[in-house]
Amino acid sequence: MLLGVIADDFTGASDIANTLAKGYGGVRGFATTQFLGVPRENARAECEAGVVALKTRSIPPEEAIAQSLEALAWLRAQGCRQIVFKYCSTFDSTPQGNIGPVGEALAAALGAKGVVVCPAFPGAGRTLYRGNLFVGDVPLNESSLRDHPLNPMTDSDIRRWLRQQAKQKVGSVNWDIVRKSGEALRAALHAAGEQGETLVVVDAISDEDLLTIGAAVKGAPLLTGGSGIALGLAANFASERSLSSEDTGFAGMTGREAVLAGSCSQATLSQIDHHLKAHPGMAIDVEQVMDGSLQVTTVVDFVLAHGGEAPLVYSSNNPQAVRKLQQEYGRETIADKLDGFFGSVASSLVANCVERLVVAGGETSGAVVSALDLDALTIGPEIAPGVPILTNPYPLALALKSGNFGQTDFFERALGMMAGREVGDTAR
Ligand SMILES: Nc1ncnc2c1ncn2[C@@H]1O[C@H](COP(=O)(O)OP(=O)(O)O)[C@@H](O)[C@H]1O
Ligand SMILES: O=C(O)[C@@H](O)C(=O)COP(=O)(O)O
Repeated sequence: MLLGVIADDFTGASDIANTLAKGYGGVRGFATTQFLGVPRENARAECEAGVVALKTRSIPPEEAIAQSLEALAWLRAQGCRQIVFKYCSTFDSTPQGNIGPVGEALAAALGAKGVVVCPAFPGAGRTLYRGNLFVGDVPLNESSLRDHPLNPMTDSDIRRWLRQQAKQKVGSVNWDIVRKSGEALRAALHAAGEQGETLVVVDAISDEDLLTIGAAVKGAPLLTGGSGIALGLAANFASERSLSSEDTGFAGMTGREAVLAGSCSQATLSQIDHHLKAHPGMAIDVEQVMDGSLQVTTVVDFVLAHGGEAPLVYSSNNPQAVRKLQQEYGRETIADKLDGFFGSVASSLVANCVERLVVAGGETSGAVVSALDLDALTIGPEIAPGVPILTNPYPLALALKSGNFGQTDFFERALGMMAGREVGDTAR
């Protein structure tokens, strides 16, 4: 293994695994495997890039650090020479963490300084200019992320947000330098490190900028960012790679299907509205999950009764409804309970021969995949930017959709592609 990635959630892990496997601009992608949690010590997979998916985005910083260091130790033991810490392209975190604390802990373990921090993913509309993160045409704090159920993003200035989380000095490199060259950026990162800046926010507004960052970090022990940060890395290892990433041999699975959505993000809400126009759906009554009156079997029976019709089960709701429930029960209590519920539903569905499972939401996906107790996933065809088909020899095909990713018809499209059907262009 040449490159190791530590991802702070499961959808984010499949997002960067997709970028690594895909390659860019004629450069062949890495043979990539996504591991679910830190693999057992003796586990080995033949791959060039290994992505360890953790569920550390919304847990206490000390726990996130401990798990990330464990992943780091495993990846280094596999021979990885460069480590990427992957977090959300919308920098999902709170003033306490976990991007700063984990980034600094990894940097300390690797003796790294002047480490790139760049959530930009221009292909999905996330750009970073003068330290400010934009989502499409608006600053982060004016986007729907300001209402995120777990980590409302109320400041678009990533430097300021990260300084609240970090113990050491946070630097920044503006686009004026990035646009010059990889050499100029490399020198700026070196200078930042010399000044005692561990984490350095680097602007990027286009894929070209991400390639420049890729060139600048050649040989660096650590970099951090969204999946865009991986765009320029394949070229750095080109001469050392011999495995093929191209043909994953995915032929499609035609067994039972289901869609589970716990994401309350704007894109997911539109996808749900769209899907319900032509497919059966069951809205989860959160109050009933909280008081234990909704049984997992009720949900499973609903899905099985609608086999072949792309049934959707969702707890997703608008920000006002979510706020009201959170005030009543507490943000974490409700998330834990719902995530656990979705996990149990997923286990039971797979036990009942569901072979194609689409999950919307990072935390929700983490809960589902953990409940399924899988070790590793192979990266298959891309359904939408940042969302590949993932397969496991169960047989099981999964699509773990980040809350804000995917076309309006994503659920139907994903199930179709997972069945091996052609569904046309995968652009957003
Ligand atoms: N109706 C609801 N009320 C409150 N919280 C909810 C509701 N539905 C889902 N949640 C919780 O909101 C969180 C959504 O996060 P996540 O699954 O990561 O989605 P996203 O990818 O959109 O961020 C989860 O922890 C989920 O359990
Ligand atoms: O970088 C991204 O935007 C995604 O890969 C991601 O991490 C999204 O997280 P969720 O919206 O919580 O799924």
